[in-house]
Amino acid sequence: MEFNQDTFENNYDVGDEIGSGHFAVVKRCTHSATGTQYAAKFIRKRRGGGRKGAKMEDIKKEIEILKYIKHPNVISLHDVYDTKNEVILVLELVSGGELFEYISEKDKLSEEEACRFLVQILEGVKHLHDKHIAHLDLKPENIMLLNHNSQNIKLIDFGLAQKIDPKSDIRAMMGTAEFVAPEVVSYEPLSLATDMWSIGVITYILLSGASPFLGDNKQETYHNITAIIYEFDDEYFSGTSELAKDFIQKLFVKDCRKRAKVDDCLNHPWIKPKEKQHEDVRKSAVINIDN
Ligand SMILES: Cc1ccnnc1
Repeated sequence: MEFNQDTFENNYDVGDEIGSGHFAVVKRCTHSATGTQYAAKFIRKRRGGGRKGAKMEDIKKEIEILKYIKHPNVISLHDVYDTKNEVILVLELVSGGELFEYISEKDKLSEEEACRFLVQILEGVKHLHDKHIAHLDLKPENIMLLNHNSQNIKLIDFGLAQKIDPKSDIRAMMGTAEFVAPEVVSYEPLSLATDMWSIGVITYILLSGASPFLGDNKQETYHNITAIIYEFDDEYFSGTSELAKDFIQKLFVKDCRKRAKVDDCLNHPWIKPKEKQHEDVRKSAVINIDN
């Protein structure tokens, strides 16, 4: 059986760097035969017993997860090339920049605009969670705008994503300090609920531009998280609705089993459009009359 000796360079022209992830750099690239643009993620392989580079098993896990998901708010995988020192993922190109930059430029968003972004983040996360996949690194840097003027977003960087198998127990100290849930800090089992805590942090930042648990150093940040020390400072939240604060409070819950799940968030009155709530009431009313 002949192996596909086709090389990445034979099929793509490489452009400028547009991002970086775990042991990886992402560059814009153009498929020579079609002119279609993609994002090429060059992941360095770990050689020998070294620490630099990603383990092959982790690269394969990221690829398996990317192949398994297909949703308008999640990045899609187009092709994979395996070379001596690196694995190249050819990914759908999103070129509108990070949500993080968008917030920085605007300082903070209106509740309507924050909701428009959050519904898409929640729809993308629901797609993952319905397949028992946890992203485990949700933060504004890993949420990209499809293009500059659109409000469309895509979740990227599945380098830390894991299939959550109820039997197996995943514990890992990973992710970015200010976004991680208490169970990550305390090295307790991670789950889909771990993503929901991060969504709480992202929501807080979208509405205020401030980070809820960030301390002067990592230890202080970790203490704020495990002790759930945060506040809706009037400096940032004086104009914020009680519904928005209630949405966040339902996510900053230490006990994973009591923390709001993605469907709870999508049905929360702050997120679910008012007309839609009436629609659901009408539908259920019709069903009751018929039964
Ligand atoms: C950074 C990045 C990753 C995936 N697709 N487009 C851009």
